[in-house]
Amino acid sequence: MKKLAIIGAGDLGQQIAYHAAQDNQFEVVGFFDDFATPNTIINQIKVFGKVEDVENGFTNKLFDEVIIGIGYKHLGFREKLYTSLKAVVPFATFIHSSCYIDASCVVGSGVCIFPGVIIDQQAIIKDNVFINISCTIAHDSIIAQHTFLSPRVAIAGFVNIGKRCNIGINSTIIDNINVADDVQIGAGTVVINQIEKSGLYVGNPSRFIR
Ligand SMILES: CC(=O)SCCNC(=O)CCNC(=O)[C@H](O)C(C)(C)COP(=O)(O)OP(=O)(O)OC[C@H]1O[C@@H](n2cnc3c(N)ncnc32)[C@H](O)[C@@H]1OP(=O)(O)O
Repeated sequence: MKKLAIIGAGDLGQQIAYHAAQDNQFEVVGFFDDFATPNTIINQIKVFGKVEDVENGFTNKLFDEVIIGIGYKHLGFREKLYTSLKAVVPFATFIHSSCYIDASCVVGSGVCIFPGVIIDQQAIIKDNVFINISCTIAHDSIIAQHTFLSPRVAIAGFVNIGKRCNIGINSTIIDNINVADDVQIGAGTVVINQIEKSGLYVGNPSRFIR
């Protein structure tokens, strides 16, 4: 079994650790976190060090693959970590065994897909995307790099979601919609029109608020 290290020892990192181990896909061996004290133990998992220690940790064979547990509040940092580390450490792809991902889908590296997600034919999930529990992504849709989907997001067919988007819980995006980069969508929002500029959108139908 591969040894997994997680960058970020907060709530999201701990959830990833739980699911990756409980699903018997990885031995979760350690966290890297700038705000945790090195060598302390969090939920029985050691804090190996800070983000700057990831490359040395790999060289010293502390882990086989890494994944990022930095969530929707810091998507720019999530991107920065991924782009700076991808050439020097191998990234894991974690898809919980309860998911249905059609065999025709393409799922990138560093992607984390939590329990109960359904992704239909020809969908593309690009690198470093995080997909929370119970999301549904219909056929031919594309989720671009570093984007975060909250629980139970429903995405119809032929949808393109941009980079570093934060899609709120239980939101719905109808078919043939393009969502720009750096868009935040509030909980329960219903997107029925193209979203061409970055910013925060809420409501049914969705409206730009800032
Ligand atoms: C596992 C996990 O937990 S993952 C995380 C899941 N969490 C989420 O998905 C949370 C999503 N967050 C939201 O929906 C938040 O309400 C946000 C981010 C959209 C807005 O939060 P804030 O920046 O605090 O905005 P604020 O509360 O001041 O609202 C601004 C306006 O938008 C409205 N608004 C805010 N959220 C929503 C919403 N989801 N739907 C409709 N209207 C909304 C407010 O009523 C307010 O309207 P007004 O100006 O007419 O009074």
